[in-house]
Amino acid sequence: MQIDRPQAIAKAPLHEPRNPGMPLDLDWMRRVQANTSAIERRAATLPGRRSVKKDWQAAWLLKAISLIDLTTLSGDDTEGRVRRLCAKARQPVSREILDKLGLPGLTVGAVCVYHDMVPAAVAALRGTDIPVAAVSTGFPAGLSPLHLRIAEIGESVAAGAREIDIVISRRHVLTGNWQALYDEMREMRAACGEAHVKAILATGELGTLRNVARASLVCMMGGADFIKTSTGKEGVNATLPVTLTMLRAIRDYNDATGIKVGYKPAGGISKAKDALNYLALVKDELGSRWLQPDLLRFGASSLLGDIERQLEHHVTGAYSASWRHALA
Ligand SMILES: O=C[C@H](O)COP(=O)(O)O
Repeated sequence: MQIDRPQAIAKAPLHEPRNPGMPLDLDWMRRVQANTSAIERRAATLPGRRSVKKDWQAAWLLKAISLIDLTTLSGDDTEGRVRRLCAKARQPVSREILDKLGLPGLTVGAVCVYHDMVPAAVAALRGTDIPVAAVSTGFPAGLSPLHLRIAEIGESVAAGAREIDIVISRRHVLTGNWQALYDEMREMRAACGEAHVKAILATGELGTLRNVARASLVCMMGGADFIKTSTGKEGVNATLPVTLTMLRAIRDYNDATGIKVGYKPAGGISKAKDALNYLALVKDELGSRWLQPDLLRFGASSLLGDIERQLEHHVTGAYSASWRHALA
């Protein structure tokens, strides 16, 4: 699988209808299986291949930047750190590199922070169209009382978050309580109002790929605008087998309902090469339409730094030290 020239990097926002959700269809959910060995075999073939033609590599890396939810989710986050991150989000690569690559401007997909940091991020991004995404439901474990998680969503939206990354209750999946998972998803979606909701499955804690596929489907039935792999805090975060499983769930949902749900791999994606593998897989499984920021994001705190290094190498022929890109 090889992908050549990417579509335009910066495009006018696309307007797919949001996923309204649908009644919980337990028969459909129970029919969902995942052939783990076939999925793992297919995923294992990806990293060895050159997924992008060399001539187009820089263009694909710029495309990847436009899809990053530039993230800081640390206990020691400060408003100063968030302001620096937002400055990076406004100008993720140097003017010099953009000029050499002939690109007028480029921003990331969103800035993703804890609820407390939403006002600082909103203020720092004023005048841009970069949305602030908040992780708002007792992130990362999601084990605070449901009414508090719902209230947290409301407060994040009121503070200016245009996207809300919720965490699902893993125990509902592990105990097969699909109705509870669906009800929770619907309630969170309603609390988001106009803000788009990304459902974090925490796939590394769901036990099996079949659970991942079923949880993906139930969250989409519950109205998730995006399904997202991980918080970045689980022992195992985004992987290619999990990605294949979730992309196929998105495809099945689209085939059955006509609705396009977005995908966000997150956690541990820190190398440019990884991003290219994910882009190739998404294009292969879902097609080019899913390579736009309204349907694909990378949740990442350190990916941008490596992409910058690769781009610098592309235009100067030399690698800079990684500390030069420490923030991203
Ligand atoms: O949602 C985003 C993740 O928390 C980022 O994880 P990372 O720090 O491993 O890139």
